[in-house]
Amino acid sequence: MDRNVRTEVTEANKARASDMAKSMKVCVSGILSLKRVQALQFIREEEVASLVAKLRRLVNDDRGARVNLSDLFLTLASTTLSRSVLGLKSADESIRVMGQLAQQASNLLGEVTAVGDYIPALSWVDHLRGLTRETKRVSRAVHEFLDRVIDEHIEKQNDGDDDDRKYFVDILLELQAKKDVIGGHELSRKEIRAVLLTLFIAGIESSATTLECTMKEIVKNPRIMRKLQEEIRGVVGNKSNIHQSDLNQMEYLKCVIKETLRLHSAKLLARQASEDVDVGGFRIPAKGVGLINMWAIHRDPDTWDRPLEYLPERFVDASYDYTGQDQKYFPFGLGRRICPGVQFAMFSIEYALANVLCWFDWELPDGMSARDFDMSAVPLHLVPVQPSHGSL
Ligand code: HEM
Repeated sequence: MDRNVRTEVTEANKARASDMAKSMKVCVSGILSLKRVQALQFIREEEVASLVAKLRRLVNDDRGARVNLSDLFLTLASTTLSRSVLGLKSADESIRVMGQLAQQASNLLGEVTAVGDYIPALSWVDHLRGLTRETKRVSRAVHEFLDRVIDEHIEKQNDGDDDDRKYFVDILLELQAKKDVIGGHELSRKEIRAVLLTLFIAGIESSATTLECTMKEIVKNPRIMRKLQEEIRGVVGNKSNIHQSDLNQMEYLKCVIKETLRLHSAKLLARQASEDVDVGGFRIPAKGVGLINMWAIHRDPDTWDRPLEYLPERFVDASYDYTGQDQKYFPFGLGRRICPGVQFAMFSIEYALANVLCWFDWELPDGMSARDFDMSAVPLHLVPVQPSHGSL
């Protein structure tokens, strides 16, 4: 495969290995700080409200119709992130374009069979497969798109636009304008693009998958679904909206999400040794890559009772959290490379699930029983139903 082309497209990916790893800290301390994430709650509220309104229309107009929840969750995650990161407008066609580009870039980065990456002499194989052309096309489209949005934000700032809402791109541009030194150098346009693209690639699918897997697990386990809905509806009471602060009282919801992330988070984490190291008696030479098998650790029978069963109760009164301090449970990774989007992800996921489960009951289509439901079925189709207590 043409290495120059690959470099262009995998800008975000490559950046991880160099100075960008330091620049990523910007995300942690600045862009994705608790304060910033809370300030963008209005976006999560508007997007979830629009999803709930769509489902209400469907329940009223076409009772018993099923919905493709996988699609709805992907759109929710993509729209929420596009608005938070780039300040795009809800109804804007560009949200759909950015969502698609992020998906395509993500697929290409995950393309493990790019032969030329392993055996450069065989790069022609990738050409034949059309991978190079596709990579080049997506790369150009992503760059052009992000450049256009970045330029619009610079113009807005120069015009003294009175929109005091700051999106992630504005914060990066402010850092660049202040000539703040990040990771030993000033933030370049290329790095800004890379950070923005990384947020999309890292944030959309992971959040949508967590929502989808939670719904699958609880539709398969009606006892858990009932218990969860009782908790959520008990907290919300007669109110017509769920406030973010209500989530603090939804302890079982937090356990349910933790259990989903135990069973359905990334399988492997990669780490490159900066120098020769000894790990448990194995020597890893400098630049050697070690893989942490999170999948196995999260299912280790020495740690987890009935490890293959979905049992949110195991997290009640347990001290497991998302800080990566416990080597038995770390769905957001650990150490210096830990996911900087934890708070953004948790606010979004908790808020979306609380709403979807408060305002609707959920049934399997075609009278299917929970026992017959196949967890591997994609996409996830479910039927939203007006709850018997009439919350609609
Ligand atoms: C449930 C949702 C999510 C899960 C389970 C998740 C999990 C992870 C994991 C396991 C890593 C690798 C950590 C390591 O190597 O130690 C990671 C990295 C990352 N995540 Fe998340 N994440 C989620 C949502 C998000 C969101 C919403 C954002 C952005 C708003 C985000 C941004 C990032 C970034 C920027 C990185 C670093 C990428 C890199 O350095 O290569 N994540 N995430």
